[in-house]
Amino acid sequence: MVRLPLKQLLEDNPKKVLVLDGGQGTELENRGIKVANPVWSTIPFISDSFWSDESSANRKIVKGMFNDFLNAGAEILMTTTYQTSYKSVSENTPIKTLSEYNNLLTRIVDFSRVCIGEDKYLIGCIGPWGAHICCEFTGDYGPDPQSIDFYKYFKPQLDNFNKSDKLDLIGFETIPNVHELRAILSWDESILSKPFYIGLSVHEHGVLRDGTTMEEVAKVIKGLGDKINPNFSLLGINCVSFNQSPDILESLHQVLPNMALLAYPNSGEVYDTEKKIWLPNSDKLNSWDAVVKQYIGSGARIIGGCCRTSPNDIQEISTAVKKYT
Ligand SMILES: C[S+](C)CC[C@H](N)C(=O)O
Ligand SMILES: N[C@@H](CCS)C(=O)O
Ligand SMILES: [Zn+2]
Repeated sequence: MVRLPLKQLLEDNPKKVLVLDGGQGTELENRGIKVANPVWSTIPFISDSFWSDESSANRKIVKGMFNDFLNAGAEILMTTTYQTSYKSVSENTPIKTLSEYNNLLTRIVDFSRVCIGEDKYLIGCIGPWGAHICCEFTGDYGPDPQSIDFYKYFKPQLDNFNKSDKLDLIGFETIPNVHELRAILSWDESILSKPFYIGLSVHEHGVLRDGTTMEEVAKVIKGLGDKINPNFSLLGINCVSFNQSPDILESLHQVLPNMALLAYPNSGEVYDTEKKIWLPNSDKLNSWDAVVKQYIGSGARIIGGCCRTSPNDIQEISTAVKKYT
């Protein structure tokens, strides 16, 4: 193996901060792929030509995106599988059986690994349950969230990623609801056998999108005591408002001072879930330099960008990480 196991790298080098890539779905959109569809950034991988034609336009676009994030300084990158749950794929594409689904996921992971090379870290990205009904920014999981069978929803993607030796880490992203958080944290090593992280979708006022405070989030984690899955490696925030994100991360650090954290905010724009477009925000944005400095002071070990952040943002993050570590 060219890479040290990620957990070992972080533990052996307490000052090391890894630069993550940026918003993949929105970057594919910038490059001409229509991601506003029920499987979001999975869409280029659904057509047979992506796999049969080495010179397919979409193949070049996805490769180009990975290349540009790498050249900007990313050391850890994600598979474009945010909305590739079995439910989303089987209900919205010609891929119907579990075996076809596994074939799709394995091909995407293998392709992503070839794109980034052996020396970089690869995250198997898993979006929240709410992504398939687009409520990751409200956390509204309906009247009876405690009865949602989260394991049934995640199992096919999880089983595939657990088995992949191409992946270093599983990333549950944009988790907006405490019932979902509790469910993920209740799974032991037989269900989640790879190192994993959880990225919380947090409101600009500093609470989980469903209203749960960071103190309550910490209580959920502390309450598990030594029953916690040892693969739980990092907790953090993603796709949260850019300007508010340093204070939100600091509030998480205050309540969980020993937890390795990660942060990758969005550009500060706001997603219109009906029209599936990003609306500008009139706030003047802080600089990446200032934001990264604060993240590092709050215990961040992985820093990158989420929706609407581009290779230019990753370049700025990379420069700031070098400056402050
Ligand atoms: C992170 S959001 C922008 C992904 C897309 C959303 N779940 C949708 O279905 O429109
Ligand atoms: N990682 C996803 C978005 C999460 S909000 C993507 O890049 O499309
Ligand atoms: Zn995002």
